[in-house]
Amino acid sequence: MKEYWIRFREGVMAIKSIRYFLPSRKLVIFAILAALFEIVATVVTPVAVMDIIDNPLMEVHLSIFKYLPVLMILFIKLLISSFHYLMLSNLAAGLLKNLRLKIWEKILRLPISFYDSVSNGETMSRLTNDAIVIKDFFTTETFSVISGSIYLVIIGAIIFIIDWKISLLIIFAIPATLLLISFIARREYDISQSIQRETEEFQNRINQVLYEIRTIKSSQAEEYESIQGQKIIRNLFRLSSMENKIFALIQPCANILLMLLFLVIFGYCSIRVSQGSLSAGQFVAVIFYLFELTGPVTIFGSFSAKLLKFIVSAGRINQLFAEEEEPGISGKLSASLLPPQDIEVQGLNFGYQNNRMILQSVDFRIQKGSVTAIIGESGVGKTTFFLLLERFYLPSSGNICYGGVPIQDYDLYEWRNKIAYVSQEAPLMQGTIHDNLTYGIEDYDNEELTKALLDVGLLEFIEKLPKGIHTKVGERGTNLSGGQRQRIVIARALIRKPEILLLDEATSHLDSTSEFLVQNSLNKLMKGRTTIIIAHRLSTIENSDQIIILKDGKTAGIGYHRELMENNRLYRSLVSKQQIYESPFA
Ligand SMILES: Nc1ncnc2c1ncn2[C@@H]1O[C@H](COP(=O)(O)OP(=O)(O)OP(=O)(O)O)[C@@H](O)[C@H]1O
Repeated sequence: MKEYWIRFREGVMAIKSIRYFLPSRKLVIFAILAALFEIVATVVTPVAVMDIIDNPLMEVHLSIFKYLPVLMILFIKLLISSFHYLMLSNLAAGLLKNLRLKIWEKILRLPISFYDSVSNGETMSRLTNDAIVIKDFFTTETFSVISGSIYLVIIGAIIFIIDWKISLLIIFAIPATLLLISFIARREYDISQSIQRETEEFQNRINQVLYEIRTIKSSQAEEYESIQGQKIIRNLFRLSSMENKIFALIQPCANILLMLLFLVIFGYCSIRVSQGSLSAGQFVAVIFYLFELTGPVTIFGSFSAKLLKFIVSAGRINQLFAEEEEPGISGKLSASLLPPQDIEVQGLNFGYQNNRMILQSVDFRIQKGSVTAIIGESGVGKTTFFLLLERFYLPSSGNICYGGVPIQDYDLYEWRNKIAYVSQEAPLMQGTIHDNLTYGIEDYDNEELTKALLDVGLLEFIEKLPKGIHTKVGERGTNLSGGQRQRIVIARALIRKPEILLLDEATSHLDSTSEFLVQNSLNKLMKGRTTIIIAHRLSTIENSDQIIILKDGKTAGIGYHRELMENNRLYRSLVSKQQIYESPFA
């Protein structure tokens, strides 16, 4: 009982929150009016037919006029039905659009930590499956159930007036039919939930395979991925076959039950007709009405399962909407007007999970306009520090300060606008070179683009391309070489003019010519900016104003190259272990 109460409350909450997504009140009112008119037209038709049968045409001089009202009603019903369909479809499409717009906005504003715990497939499913379930429930299901209830009451009343004993028969037969259908529909609900879970899993797999297709091929993992995919596809097939069987069962079951009911009622009606207590017209009208009742009865039967499905989907979407957005944890201080400041890390502690600290009591200062190299063994937390600086995560305790103020006190977007992150992967977005150069940048002119491309040594190459700067880069930049991709990312950073540069130094995947070109571009980008580098090249480290060594999440040395070579054993060992390597262009 308690579970039903919780479900009921969840349902009410879901319905309340979904009303904000209705496209327009006018559309809702039109759809309701159209549904009401359709009900009236449907209810009136058998009465008109009854009149024709009970008053045969031969008694009327102008027989065609006898048919006119029925023809008119049928015609009007046709018009109203198509108007109702149009209104309902527009309502559904508008609701789906509004829901998806809101979910889309939310997805873009959620913090990175959300994506650490929720799979892409699940998030995609909110936009696709859940949004559709809600749209269907609010339009098709709700409208059908409401109009079905009105049909039941009116038709029940009319049959009662025609012959109350027949209406008694119907009152007993309908609940039995409903019970059977709702039992089958509940089973269908369980299966559809499993299908949704499997589909999410499948979407995750597809995402991963498409994203990592090169890794899959170079690891010769096609066979493995093929088997994994086959398992999910077969399971989906098994579940949808079960679902199809149930769907195939619901309709005939309902029909058989209704036919049995009809047979009983027909039999009873024919006795009443032969006794003369029911006219032929009334008999036909009862049959018409009974047929009209089949639709609502089937819908009522499956309604509880559809309601449950809706509550689950709406609950999931509500949960997504309740997630805290990034600006929600943002301060209000303006960072954009501040001149360059020092960055100070004070007693910084951070762990992705509370029970496992990655950075512990880290302290150091980075002077504005200087170059700082961060070094340390793999997994020590170098990239994590960058992520904290970008405010993708908040420190567990301690602070990163800028101009003496914790960075989280600044407006998030203004803060991020100060930073450019150039990583090893150099991710490009789908679109043209131009799209990538100006991605997220509103304020630029063509001269700046040309200058940036010249600075990174790509201008000549791009000008020779048939479509020039409007050449498509392919998905994730696959039409370009690794070095070219990196230089496009550097050119973008040049156009953005960030104050703080975060560089994750390329290690191995570039040939020496590309490495030279990338290094040259980086040198131009670094000029006059506060630069923090996760460094691997000895030349970078030697030329840095400061080197910070991380070990076991703590600072294990700060100083210049020569200084550290003389008095820091860990630094010497890092250099000798070739985790730091000599660049051919040092
Ligand atoms: N999103 C995450 N959730 C949980 N743990 C994470 C997450 N990202 C990184 N880690 C863990 O945090 C630790 C530090 O990772 P980080 O990427 O900062 O190391 P790194 O020093 O940059 O390593 P590398 O030089 O190999 O890139 C690692 O043990 C890693 O497993």
